[in-house]
Amino acid sequence: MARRLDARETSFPSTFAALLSAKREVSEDVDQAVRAIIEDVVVKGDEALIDYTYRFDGLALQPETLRISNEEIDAAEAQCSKEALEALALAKERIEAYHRAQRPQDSLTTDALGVTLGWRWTAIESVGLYVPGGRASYPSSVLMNAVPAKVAGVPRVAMVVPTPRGETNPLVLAAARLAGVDEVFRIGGAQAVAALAYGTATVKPVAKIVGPGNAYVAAAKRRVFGQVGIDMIAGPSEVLILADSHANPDWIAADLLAQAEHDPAAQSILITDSATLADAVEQAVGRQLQTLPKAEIAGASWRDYGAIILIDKIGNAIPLVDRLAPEHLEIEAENAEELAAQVRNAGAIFLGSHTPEAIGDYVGGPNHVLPTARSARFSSGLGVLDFMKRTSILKCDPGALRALGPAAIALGRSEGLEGHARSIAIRLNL
Ligand SMILES: NC(=O)c1ccc[n+]([C@@H]2O[C@H](COP(=O)([O-])OP(=O)(O)OC[C@H]3O[C@@H](n4cnc5c(N)ncnc54)[C@H](O)[C@@H]3O)[C@@H](O)[C@H]2O)c1
Ligand SMILES: N[C@H](CO)Cc1c[nH]c[nH+]1
Ligand SMILES: [Zn+2]
Repeated sequence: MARRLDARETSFPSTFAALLSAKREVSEDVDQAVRAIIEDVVVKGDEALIDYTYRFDGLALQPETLRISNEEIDAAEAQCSKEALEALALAKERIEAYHRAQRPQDSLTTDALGVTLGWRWTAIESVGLYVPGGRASYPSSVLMNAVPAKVAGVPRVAMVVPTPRGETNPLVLAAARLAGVDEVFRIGGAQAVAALAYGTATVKPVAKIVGPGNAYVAAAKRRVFGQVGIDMIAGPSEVLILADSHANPDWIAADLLAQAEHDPAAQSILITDSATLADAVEQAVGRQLQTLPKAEIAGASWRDYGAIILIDKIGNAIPLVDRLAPEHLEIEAENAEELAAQVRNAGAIFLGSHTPEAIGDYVGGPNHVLPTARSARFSSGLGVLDFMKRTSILKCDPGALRALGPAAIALGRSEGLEGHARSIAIRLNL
């Protein structure tokens, strides 16, 4: 059973603080293990990839079989049902349309002094996509990572996906093909992240690594940052549902469990001003768990990290939402839009009772790779800009240099950088 909190009780600040700091990602041990794995991949290359893939995924590989061949992808596609391929195509079309609208504009203008200035966007030259494959396989995450990369114009997209005991969901490979992924490798965990960052004989290094994964993947991404860029540390999934007495408790329970089934460390929270709804949701979760195939995972997540918070007025929930900064925020209340407009911190917002978060996971259009663990306070979900970089442009005509030079010379000298000052002064005969 999830914990119950009541915002009207005097103990609430401390129980809420405990909820905020609930430790869902581990740990020193994981970080130490990851450090050793990365070092091994740097030193031994493909040999380390083969060893770790055998140890963690139970799969014996050779250097030639690290990469999944085009023929294997053809065969995988042929195994997929027509219905699944059509659903994938619909998802791709909608994700692509949404992300196309995010493409940024270049800018170049000349100001009154004669300074031409602006910026230019270019795609990153090569990107590695981490697609999780341990507990579940995620064809949808292939699209969510690869489509914005291709919309941005990334020329080389390499994907890694662990294939426990050699089993790959054929739809993962079909999604890679549909989204235009250029290379696919059957490796996962920290070893795959290390290979993408440092390169091996078979896996050429990339400039940036994106995509969600478990604690090993997250720790590896933290460690290789600097050698390569990373998008974010997307950890175990989260949902926060804000609901008033009009909400349907069975639907709310289903949405809480939809996130809980991702991971025992996922977090599902309901905030409501209705004690009746709170009780009904709690009972509905219990009932639905009895028939959910992933009840073991979802039940552990709900028990250890789930919560129902009772407040006096739905409008008073906003400061709590902002402090929790959830990955997903569902608002199922009469004035959903009004409440949403007041929220500062959330990775994605789902409005109204007919927008279950799972629609956004698959076919809505927005990206489902979103900031977790309260990082929505300072970051956003994956998008086209994550696959691009901005270069600034500046050009002074002689008059502009005459107008701006003396101030720059003064600032250079005030910083003790005479060389800077002279590089300007020499052009102005000063
Ligand atoms: N935020 C998002 O958008 C999003 C999307 C999909 C999935 N997810 C999250 O991604 C995570 C996926 O995790 P997963 O485990 O299913 O798949 P994964 O691919 O992230 O991890 C599997 C790999 O972990 C490594 N590993 C496992 N045990 C290890 C050990 N003891 N030592 C060293 N390495 C070890 C292995 O290399 C294995 O291949 C879940 O937490 C899920 O919630 C998030
Ligand atoms: N809800 C996950 C992000 O937290 C994404 C996902 C993929 N497949 C199903 N769900
Ligand atoms: Zn999901």
